[in-house]
Amino acid sequence: MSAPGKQSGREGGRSLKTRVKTARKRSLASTLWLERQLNDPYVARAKREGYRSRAAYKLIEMDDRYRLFKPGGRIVDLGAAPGGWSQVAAARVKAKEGKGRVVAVDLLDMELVAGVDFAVKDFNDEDAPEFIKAMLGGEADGVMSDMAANATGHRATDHLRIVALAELAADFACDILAPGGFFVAKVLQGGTEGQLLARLKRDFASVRHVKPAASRADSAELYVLATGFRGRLR
Ligand SMILES: C[S@@+](CC[C@H](N)C(=O)[O-])C[C@H]1O[C@@H](n2cnc3c(N)ncnc32)[C@H](O)[C@@H]1O
Repeated sequence: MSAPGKQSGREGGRSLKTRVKTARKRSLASTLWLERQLNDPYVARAKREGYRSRAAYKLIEMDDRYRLFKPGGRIVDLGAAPGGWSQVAAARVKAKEGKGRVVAVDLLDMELVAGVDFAVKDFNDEDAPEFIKAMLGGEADGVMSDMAANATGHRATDHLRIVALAELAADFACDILAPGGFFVAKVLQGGTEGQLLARLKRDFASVRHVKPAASRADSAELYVLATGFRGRLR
């Protein structure tokens, strides 16, 4: 036991040396993150063009290539904060007559995006699918999931968590999409998506993986894009 007033050097079972090492690692990680943000052309472009996130350019690229959004379309955005994808979807479905609809949910609150109905909701909640269905009030033409749980740094765990969210989103998509609709979800490179892919191949006419230019080359992130939903009654 240490003398009164003197630091024991141990807290929560970790030595002072370990704590200092962890704090240094964290501070280095945040310095590197900041440096990367400052040097990132997509961050600068998002700021210039009024997008909430650099992620907006991933969706813009996918839509420019695969024509996902139709004027008047009804879109669900899962894991929407801070709102870049919602901005893109709203602008594109409402482009002609202003008739489209975008509903968005996230664990975190976000500033409202013009033309988007947003609610704070954990998609893992049992009532989330019914809650979102009630928000939209009918079938959707597209379900997008950019959901990502906070990274643990443990590759296998992060992978399982992200695929679990994508699987949940795919179940929801197959329940709410109108025939011909699309589904896009973030996944990570490196396996264990087998079941998800098999399921999507059964329910959609076309399934592909997409790595948009705005998705960082050193990140394992990529998107699974399924188009041409075959419908529920088969
Ligand atoms: C990469 S960000 C999305 C960025 C967004 N697409 C954009 O363009 O601004 C991932 C989001 O997923 C959300 N998320 C993670 N797990 C979730 C869950 N279970 N339910 C709802 N949102 C979730 C996080 O809170 C986070 O805001």
